[in-house]
Amino acid sequence: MEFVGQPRPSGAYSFLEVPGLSSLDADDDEGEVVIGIRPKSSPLPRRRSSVTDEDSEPEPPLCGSRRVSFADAKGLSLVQVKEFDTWDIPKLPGYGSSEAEGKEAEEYFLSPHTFSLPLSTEELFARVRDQKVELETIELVPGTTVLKGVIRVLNISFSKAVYVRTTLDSWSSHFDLLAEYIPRSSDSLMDCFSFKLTLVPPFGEQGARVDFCLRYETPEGTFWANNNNRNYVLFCHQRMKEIPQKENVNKKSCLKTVSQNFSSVENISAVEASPQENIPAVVSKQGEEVNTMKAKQISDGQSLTSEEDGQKLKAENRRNTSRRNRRKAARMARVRDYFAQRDGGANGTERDESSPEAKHAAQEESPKEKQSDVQSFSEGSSKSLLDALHDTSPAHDNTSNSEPEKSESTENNLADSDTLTGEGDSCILPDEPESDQTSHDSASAESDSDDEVELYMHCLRAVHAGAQATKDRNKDTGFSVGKRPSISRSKLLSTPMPSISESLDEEQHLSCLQDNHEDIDIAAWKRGSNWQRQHRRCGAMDPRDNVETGETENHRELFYVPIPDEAPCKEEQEKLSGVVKNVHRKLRRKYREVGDFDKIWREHCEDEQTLSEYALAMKNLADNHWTKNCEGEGRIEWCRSVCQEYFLDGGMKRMLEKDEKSATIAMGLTAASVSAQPYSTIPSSISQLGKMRLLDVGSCFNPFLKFDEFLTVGIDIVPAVESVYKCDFLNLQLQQPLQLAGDAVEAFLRQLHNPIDALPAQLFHVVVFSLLLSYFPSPYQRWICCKKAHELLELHGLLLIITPDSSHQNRHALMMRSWRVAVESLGFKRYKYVKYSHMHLIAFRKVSLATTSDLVSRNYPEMLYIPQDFHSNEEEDCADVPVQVRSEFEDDQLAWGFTELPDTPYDSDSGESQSSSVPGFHELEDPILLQS
Ligand SMILES: C[S@@+](CC[C@H](N)C(=O)[O-])C[C@H]1O[C@@H](n2cnc3c(N)ncnc32)[C@H](O)[C@@H]1O
Repeated sequence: MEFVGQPRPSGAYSFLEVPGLSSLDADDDEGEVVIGIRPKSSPLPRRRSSVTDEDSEPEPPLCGSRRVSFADAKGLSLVQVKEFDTWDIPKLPGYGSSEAEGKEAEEYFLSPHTFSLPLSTEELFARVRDQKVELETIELVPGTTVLKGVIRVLNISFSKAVYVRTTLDSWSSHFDLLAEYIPRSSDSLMDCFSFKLTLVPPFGEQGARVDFCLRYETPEGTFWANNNNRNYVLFCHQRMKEIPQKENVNKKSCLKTVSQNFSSVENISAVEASPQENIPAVVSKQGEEVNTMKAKQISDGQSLTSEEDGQKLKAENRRNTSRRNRRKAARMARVRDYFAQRDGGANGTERDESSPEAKHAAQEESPKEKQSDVQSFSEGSSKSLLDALHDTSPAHDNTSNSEPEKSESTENNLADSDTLTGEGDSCILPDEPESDQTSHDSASAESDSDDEVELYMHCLRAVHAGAQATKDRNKDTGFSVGKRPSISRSKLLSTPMPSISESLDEEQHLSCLQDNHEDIDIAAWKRGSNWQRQHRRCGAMDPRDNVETGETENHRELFYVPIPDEAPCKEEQEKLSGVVKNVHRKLRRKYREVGDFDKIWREHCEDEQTLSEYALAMKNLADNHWTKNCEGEGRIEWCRSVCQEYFLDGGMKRMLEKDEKSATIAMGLTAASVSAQPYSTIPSSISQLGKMRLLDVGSCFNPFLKFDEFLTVGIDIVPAVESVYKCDFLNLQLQQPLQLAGDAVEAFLRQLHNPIDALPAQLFHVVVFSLLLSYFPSPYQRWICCKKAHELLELHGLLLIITPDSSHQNRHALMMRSWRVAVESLGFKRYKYVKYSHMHLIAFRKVSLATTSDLVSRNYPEMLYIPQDFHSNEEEDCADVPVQVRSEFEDDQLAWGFTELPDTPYDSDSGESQSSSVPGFHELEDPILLQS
C-alpha cells in the first residue's frame, strides 16, 4: 500500500492544535512550535490556521462516543432517585388511617431475555474455568429498580478489576460499572464480585431494555463473559399494582356518603366556574375532591351538628371552588399565553396578548395564592401528577374520554408540542382521576389540576428550551442528523419534575428544587443537570437531536443514567494518580539512597504487585478519567496527527527540501542552482511503506492500537493489556537492521514473541515516549531511551516525546530548550513542539544516522532533567506542599482547576515564548541550566 495519496482518516487534523494559539516555525528551517494552554473546557484542540493545516479535514464532533459511568464505577454509592410518592404526602389531621389507602403502587419486575439463571454449579464452574468470568446471579430488589448481580471470576492474579459493561441504547453508548469484591468470597480458586445498577428509565411497552456483558481485567489479560456472544439482555418492566379491594371498598363507602352530602356543591361550582367551557369539568371534579376531603375530615372527627353548619360549609366550599376556578382559568390562560407568545415571537408579533379572562384572573390571583399553589404542588402532588401523566391505565384513559373539552382545550397547544415531539400522542394534559376510583390524599387533590397545568407548561418549556439549546448548539457544531425525533409521554416524564418555575434557567430549576422539593434527591437531580452541562461543555451531540428543527428527543430521558459528581470522580482520580506517583517517588527515593540504578531497577521490575497496581491504575485513569476530561486523548491524537501530517501530507518532504536548501546555502551555492537541485531525498522505504510502523514505549494499555494507519508495537515492563509486549526498553538489545522489503518487515513485526528482549535497528518510522521519561529517576535513563530510539528509527523517522508539566508554559521553557539540545545532539532535529496545559509534546525527526553527541565534553545526558531530579527525600516527603515538590501527577490534578490562560507573545526566531528567554526565578535555580 502506498502511503502517499492514500485517503486520510477523517478528522485527522481537527486534533492538531490549540485554538487561538499563535504558532511559528521553531527555526526557519524546521517545523512548528506551538505553545499554549490547552483549555480545560475544550476537550480537543481545534484546527489552527497555519500553513500545514490549510488542507485539513473538517472537525468531527468534539467527543467521540458518549461514555457514561455509574457512580459505583467510581466506588461510590449509586444515586437513589427518590420519586415523589403519594405516600410521602403529609397527611391531614385525622386523615389517612391506612397509609396505602386506595392508592396504586409501582412494582417492577425483570424478564431476562437471552439467558436464564442460575446455572447449575457444574455449568457455572465450567464457564468460569473456560472464560475466567461468569454471571452467577441477577436480581431486582423488590419494589425498586435496583438491579443486583454477582459475578464469579477465576482467581488467576492478585490484581484484578471486574466491570459490567452496560448499554441502554443498543450499544450506541455504554458505561462500565466497576463491580466490588465480595469480602471473604474467595476460596483461592475463585472470587466473587457484586454490582448494583439503579434504573430509572422510561418504561416503554416492552419495558426498559438493558444489555450488558462482563469484563474481567487482570495483568494476564482481559476476559469477557457475554452469554455466548449474545450478551445478557433483560427488560425491566413497571406494572401498576392495585391495592387490595378491601381498602378501596372502605374508602368508597366513606366517599359515597360525602359525595351525596355535597352533590349540590358540584353543580354550583360547575355553574360558577370560569366562562371557559373547557374548564368546568376539571374544576367540578376539583371541587368535588376538595369537598370530599373536607367531608372526610369531618366524617373522621368533626361531624356536623346542624343544618346551619352544613349550609356554612357549603357556602365556604362554593367560595373555595370559585376561587380555584379562577385560578384554574388563569393558569390555562397562561398556557395559551405561553404559546401565543412563543408563536407570536416567532412570527414577530408582540407578546402581551393575554386573553381578558386570563388578565382578569391573574389580577385576582394574589401572590400568596400563587405561592401557596407552588407550595402545595411541591409538597405533595408531583407524584400523583406524574402518575397521572405517566400512567396509561384504563381508568385514566376513560377519564380522558369523558372530558373531551379539556383535551380540546390543549389541542392547539399540543399542535405546538407536536412539532417538538414529532408525535401526536405526547404531552396530553392528564385527566383528573375520578375521586372515587383513584383517591388522592387531600394535599394532592387540592392542587392537582392547577399543577397539571403548571407541570404541563413546565414540560413544554423544558422541551422547548431543550430544543432551543440544541438548535444553538447545532448551529455551533454544524452537526446534522436527519432523523425526526420523537418524545413519548413516558420519556418526557421519566424523572421527577422540578416544581413550578417561571424560569427556564437550569440553575433556577435547581434552586427551585432545593427550596421546595426536599423529597427529591437533589444530588441525583443535580447529577442529571451536571450531565447536561458536561455534555454541552464537551460539545458532544446527542445524535437523536434534529439540527434543522432544533427539536430534541428530550434529554430528560438521559437522566436515567446517573452520573457521579465531579468531586467523587476526582477523588478516585486522585487515588489512582496517587498509586502512580508513589511508584515514581519510590524509585527516585531509592535512587537517591542507593545510587546503584541497575540494582534498584532490577528490584523494581521484580516487584510484580506494585507494578500491576500501577498498570491498572494507569489504565483506569486513561479509560475513565483522562478520556472524560479529554486530556488523555489529546496526547495520543496529537501523535497521530503529527505522523499523518509528516508522513502522509508532505511534512517530511517539506522538511527535506528545507534541509537541502540550508545545506546548499551553507555550501555557498546560488539560489538558481539550489532551485535546480532535484528533490531526491525521500527514502523509498518511507514513501512506499504500507503502514506507519510505530513503537510505543511504556505503552501500558496500547492507546495506538485503535488506529489503522499504524502497525503498532506496544512494549512495557508491565503491560496492562494483552496486546502489549513485555519488554524493558532500558535493557533492550539492538540488533543489525533487517535488510528486508517493507512487507517483510511488517510480517516480522506481526510475529514478534513475548517478551521482547531484542529488536533490529532502524525498524520503526515512529517511536513514542508518552509519559515515559519522567518515570525514570535520573536523566541518564532518559538519555539511554532517546539514544535507543534513535537507533530503532529509520532515517527521517519521528521520535515523539510527551512529558508532563502542568505549570505555565514559560516556567520550564529553558528545561525544554535543554531537552532539545540534548536530543538533537543524538542526530535529531526538532520538528514540532506544543505545550498543552498539562504536558509538553515534542516531535523530533531523525536527520542523521550517526549521533553527533560528544558525551565527554558536554553534559548532554544531564540536560534531560526534570525538576524532581533535584529534590531531596525530605522535599519529596513534603510533596503535598504545592509548587515546590509537586510531581507531574499532582501537577496534573492541580492544573485541572485552572482555566485557560492568555497566550504569551512568541519570539519568532526561536519559536519559544519571549518571556521564556528571560529565565524566571525557578529557571535560574535549575542547576543544569546554570552548568550549561
Ligand atoms: C506513566 S505510564 C504512561 C503510559 C502511556 N504511555 C500513557 O501515555 O498513558 C509509563 C509507562 O512506562 C512503563 N515503563 C517504565 N519503564 C519502562 C521501561 N524501561 N521499558 C518499558 N516500559 C517502561 C511503565 O510500566 C508505565 O506503564
